[in-house]
Amino acid sequence: MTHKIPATVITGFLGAGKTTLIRNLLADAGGRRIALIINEFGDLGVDGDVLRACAGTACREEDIVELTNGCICCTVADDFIPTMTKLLERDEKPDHIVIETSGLALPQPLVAAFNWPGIRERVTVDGVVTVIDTAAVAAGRFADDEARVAAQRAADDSLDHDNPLEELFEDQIRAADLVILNKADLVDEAALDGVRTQVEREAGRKLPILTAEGGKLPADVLIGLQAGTEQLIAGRRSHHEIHHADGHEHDHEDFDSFLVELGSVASREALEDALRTVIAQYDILRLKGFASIKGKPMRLQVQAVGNRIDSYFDRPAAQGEGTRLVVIGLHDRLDDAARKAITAHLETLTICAAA
Ligand SMILES: Nc1nc2c(ncn2[C@@H]2O[C@H](COP(=O)(O)OP(=O)(O)OP(=O)(O)O)[C@@H](O)[C@H]2O)c(=O)[nH]1
Repeated sequence: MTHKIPATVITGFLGAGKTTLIRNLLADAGGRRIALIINEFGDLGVDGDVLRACAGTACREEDIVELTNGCICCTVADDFIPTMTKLLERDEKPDHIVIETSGLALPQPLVAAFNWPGIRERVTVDGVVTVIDTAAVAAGRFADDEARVAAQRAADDSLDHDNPLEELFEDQIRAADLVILNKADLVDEAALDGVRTQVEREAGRKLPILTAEGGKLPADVLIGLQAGTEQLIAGRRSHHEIHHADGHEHDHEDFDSFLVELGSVASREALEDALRTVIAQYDILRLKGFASIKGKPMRLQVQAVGNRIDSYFDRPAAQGEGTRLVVIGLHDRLDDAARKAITAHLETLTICAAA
């Protein structure tokens, strides 16, 4: 039998810590040559930028492929399969493939694609690793508001699920071979135990659940699971598969993203304050990108998950580089008026246009 290249699928909601976990994995690859396939929601390619910056012997720049034509679960045939085929046709094959799905992706269609002829003979899914933002789950961000659900069901009893965040949370856990309760530094023991119990309940089967801070786990824990998940995935169906057995296309209509482009902004503090305001006002789920700050020779990387904002200067700013931020939220909360208002609010910070 020919050797199959193992592939690890890293999934988890927006901002759970997938890219951070992969950075650590690359730093601890133990001589393996890893190819990375990255898919993200929004047009900016922040994850690719972050991961390319730490490319080294484990993963060279040419081993990082970004899939930018939408969520990987919806572009399996057009994007993922051709990318994978090209990767497998290279003379120098990787020892391991790591796939970071977008935070909004259902892992099931992606994993099922490993059964396609031409793929199944050459690659196997070593494991699906689901990264959880423990603090967000503990804060109830993925829980249905029971009163609202009851009201919606009373109005339409054919409704399957009401909260798209909760549905994705459950689907990503159902697909898992290993769950990582990340951001353990932000919660106490009791909250951690509560989230563990919630995950066990959603999984409905025994599976390993580990805790992590900053996505730090030994590479040997994350890879080498040898799960062969492509053969198991039919038994781990998503809400969508259960409720649309007719082949109805899954889409991401509950979520939206748009790009804000500005020149240099007055200060880091002013930017963070303004972001805090718009995030709260429009329930923004995720905001990330790069900012040019007046008088600073370095580029500021900005990462917001809900109302939690991290920022750090990551590399020298290039000539004329402005500020570019991708904003991701619920479709209902990001209509045209909201987009204009968010952009206008952030534009008040701009002190000079990008060259
Ligand atoms: N406090 C804390 N922050 C973390 C941890 N892991 C990641 N973060 C931060 O959370 C933010 C999002 O992390 P990412 O690794 O980009 O998350 P992601 O899942 O790749 O995000 P998307 O690709 O947008 O879905 C960044 O600011 C990270 O520094 C952790 O364990 N604790």
